[in-house]
Amino acid sequence: MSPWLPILLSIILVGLITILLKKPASKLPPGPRSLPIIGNLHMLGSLPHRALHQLSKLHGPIMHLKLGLVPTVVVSSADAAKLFLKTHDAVFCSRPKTQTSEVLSYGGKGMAFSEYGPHWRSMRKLCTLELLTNAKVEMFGAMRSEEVRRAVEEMRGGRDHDHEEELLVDLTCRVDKLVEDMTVKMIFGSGGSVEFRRIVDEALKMAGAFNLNDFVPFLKVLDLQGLGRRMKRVSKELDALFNQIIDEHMRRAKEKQGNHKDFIDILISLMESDNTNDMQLDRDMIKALLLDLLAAGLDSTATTVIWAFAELMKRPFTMKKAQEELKDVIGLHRMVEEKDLVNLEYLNMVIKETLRLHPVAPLLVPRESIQDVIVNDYHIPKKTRLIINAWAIGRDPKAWSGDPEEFDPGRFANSDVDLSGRYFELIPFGAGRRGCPGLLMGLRSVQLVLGQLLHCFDWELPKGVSPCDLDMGEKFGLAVARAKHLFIKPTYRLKIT
Ligand code: HEM
Repeated sequence: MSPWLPILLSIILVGLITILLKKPASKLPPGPRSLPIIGNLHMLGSLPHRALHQLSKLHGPIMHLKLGLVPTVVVSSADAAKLFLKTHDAVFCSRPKTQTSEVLSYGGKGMAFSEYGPHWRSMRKLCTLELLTNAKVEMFGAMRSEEVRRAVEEMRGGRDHDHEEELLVDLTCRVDKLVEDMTVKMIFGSGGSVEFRRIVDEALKMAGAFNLNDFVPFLKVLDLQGLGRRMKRVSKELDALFNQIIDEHMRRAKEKQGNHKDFIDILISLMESDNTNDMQLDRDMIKALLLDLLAAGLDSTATTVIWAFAELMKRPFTMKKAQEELKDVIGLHRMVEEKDLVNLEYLNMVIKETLRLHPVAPLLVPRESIQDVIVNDYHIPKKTRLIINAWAIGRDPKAWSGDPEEFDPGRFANSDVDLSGRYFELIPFGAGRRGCPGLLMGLRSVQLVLGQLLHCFDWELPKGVSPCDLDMGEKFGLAVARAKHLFIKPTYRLKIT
């Protein structure tokens, strides 16, 4: 090894630490009125939505931070979110180029991580017109119901943990597995193998990790966290896996086997028919889109169900109210069917309240401005990153009456506020051009899984654990989930065998 290497590395490291810990610069960028920089990367901590919420209490709803070398605006109120996601949505509609989009997403060939432009527009159109439509949500209804029915049966029989002779289930694991089965069947037509799950899990973990290379690009060559190398390895494994699955689908289509169409069948027929709006869909685009759909659909749905359960376990009275509604609307002689879901008003309020306090993507997905713009008299240059703190907005006392920290589904009674992205005080699915195109699909799964589990079982905490002891700690990732698994005791309550 050259004797200069350690010296060179030390110089680079010292430089990096100086950049990251440097007091925020007081010099302002040019413009009519520039936003002063009030923070930098090291202020984010392990739960950035909480740290940024605290900062916004000191510095207001529109803040300017320098994250590594990236100028970033952080928005923490409903009114400010409306300015950025509605008034100036056309400017803040791109995504920053990251190592995830380059390596895992085939150089930005997918949708969720790709920059704004004709490619993203065509992919988005394809998704909303061919895959995530109302008709497709209905089409997969029977499969979803079957999967949930199977999970209920398994929970009646099996137990995951003996706690002082009580038989508890690990609800976090069970719901993760159920949602994974539902999502994977919708996209790939059949359940994934253990190997499939391992590779996809690792890819999603990396997509959700904090990656220094994205904030201090000149450090990419050193890859101090090793994420770049791991990403390249996983992307190879993922690519081989997706190729194998696509080949299998093409072979079956040629032999005209199977009449059930999953997302891959639909995408392959679009690729072969040469009839995909204004672009030619190719194999890499399909593979990148598959990863987008897995990344966006898997953890978000399961995590929302588990947060709802945890809140209900903390509030037995609210849990009872939700179960009473299920009993009144459906009765105890049958399971929940998808057609019941519109009639379950209180259940839907529980879901809104869960997503208000626990938006699974608390900072949404980062955006980037495509040109200079003036917002609220502030000059915001092109390529500024935009973070919307939906978590902070959901607990803003100016937007929510009573105690905004309190879980109270009743606050939505007689209220028009919905999850569509039109009401900026409640934006867990984002809003505007980049708002979530899977809202209907995601919401339908959350309603069905949560409704069915509440309907089929009574639930108790382990002996000796009182509702107020329940740990609500979070862990940061692609979706912000409960840090600890939820172990609870189910007792079947339906009067059918
Ligand atoms: C409870 C469930 C879900 C939640 C809370 C959720 C939330 C979100 C959020 C916050 C964004 C970013 C929005 C923005 O930048 O304004 C997003 C984007 C996206 N979501 Fe979802 N999502 C859910 C389920 C799904 C499902 C089931 C799918 C598809 C299978 C999906 C597909 C997508 C895609 C493709 C994007 C990227 C859109 C783009 O960049 O143009 N989501 N989602």
